Amino acid sequence: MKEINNEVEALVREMINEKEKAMKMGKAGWDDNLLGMLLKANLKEIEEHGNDEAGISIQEALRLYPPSIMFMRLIYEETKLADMTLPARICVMVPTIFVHHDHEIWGEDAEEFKLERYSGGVAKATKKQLSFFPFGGDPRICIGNNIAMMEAKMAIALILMNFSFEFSPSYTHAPSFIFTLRPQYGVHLVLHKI
Ligand code: HEM
Repeated sequence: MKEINNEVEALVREMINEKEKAMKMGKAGWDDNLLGMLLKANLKEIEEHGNDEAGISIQEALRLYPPSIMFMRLIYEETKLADMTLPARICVMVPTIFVHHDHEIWGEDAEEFKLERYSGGVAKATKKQLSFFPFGGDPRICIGNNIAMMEAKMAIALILMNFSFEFSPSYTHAPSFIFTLRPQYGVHLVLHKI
């Protein structure tokens, strides 16, 4: 699996390098496909904000508002967990959202959207504990993990290429849980064409 991953990464890197070369040489049409558009949006973002924070921003949003607020495990046999003994045939709930908002782990500012918390790396921000798992964990970790992150980055990059945006005065912050965590009244934005 790791080998396939490395191979895919190398291929994508090669494609990006080709695109970058075409861009530097001023070749016509270098940005006329999705990869070119993403590269252009990324460069613009770096130019304006100094670095690439899209991935970290999505991560911080997933920490505060994990769409899947918890997951469950059925225990088949008596299991020792630290100083607890969990009997067989009970259901254990892992409350993702509570761990993601835990002040002992994330600090007193746990409720704030704060990218600086990752400035020393994710391990430091999470005090080296397993405290960030929007896609679950163990062998049943979400198989859509990478595609979901890529999709979000693409959507954001494509929007940022064409629009700047701000909250509409009609936006009401109301995270609500109906099977997944979602904004109860939607996310009302005002888009400005750029
Ligand atoms: C932001 C988007 C997503 C989030 C937050 C998310 C979250 C999760 C979580 C927490 C689990 C683990 C549930 C458990 O352990 O009981 C899970 C499992 C799963 N997810 Fe996602 N998911 C997302 C997107 C996707 C996408 C795009 C796909 C499909 C392309 C997908 C397919 C699956 C499948 C099939 C499982 C079950 C895996 C298994 O049980 O072996 N998810 N997801």
